Amino acid sequence: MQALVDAIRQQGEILPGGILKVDGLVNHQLLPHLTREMGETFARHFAPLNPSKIVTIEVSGIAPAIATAMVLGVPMVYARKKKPVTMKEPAFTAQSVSRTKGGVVDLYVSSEFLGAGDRVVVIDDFLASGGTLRALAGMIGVSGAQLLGIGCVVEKQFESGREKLADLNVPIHTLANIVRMSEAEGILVEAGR
Ligand SMILES: O=P(O)(O)OC[C@H]1O[C@H](OP(=O)(O)OP(=O)(O)O)[C@H](O)[C@@H]1O
Ligand SMILES: O=c1[nH]c(=O)c2nc[nH]c2[nH]1
Repeated sequence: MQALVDAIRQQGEILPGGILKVDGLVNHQLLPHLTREMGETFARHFAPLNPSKIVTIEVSGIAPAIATAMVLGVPMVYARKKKPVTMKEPAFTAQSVSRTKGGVVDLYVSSEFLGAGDRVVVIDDFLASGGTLRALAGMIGVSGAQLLGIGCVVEKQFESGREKLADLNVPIHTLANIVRMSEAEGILVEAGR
């Protein structure tokens, strides 16, 4: 997605620990035209799989996920990181590591909104180590839903998440790919894959 690649080139910043800051377009401020195009692009890519539901993780996955769900006309469910009193049991749960806040986070999705018969495409903001998507894929598997594919706005190729998720045997589509980044070289970003 060329507009996203251009925006990352303009606004992306390298932070310690291999973190790419794109708060101006993905993780804090959202740009409606860019978010809409993300949704349209994911929807075009995954529509042939005929998903019945989009699943993501709060908080930064929500915007691209709802943009995709709106084009496809299907519900969007987001895993919560703290279980609210409103959540109906049983809930599926797993743990992942937050890359931007540190520490282990719990993920919860109620069986009220995910289960056998659901055909799921997962949309998230970042594919880095793949740990978070692995945790979510595990919950989807336990629920009895079928995972059809994974879409991420930004892939950090140098963290090899795509390879680590290969055993899930689902297509992974990303919109921008950070091949590598360093203070010396800057951010080498190309179209997603
Ligand atoms: O592939 P991984 O190494 O697991 O990294 C990707 C995950 O890291 C971020 O979550 P984080 O908890 O940092 O942030 P958020 O609250 O902005 O969604 C991001 O939203 C992905 O879910
Ligand atoms: O804002 C972010 N920048 C990153 O580099 C990253 N990696 C995983 N999750 C991330 N979130």
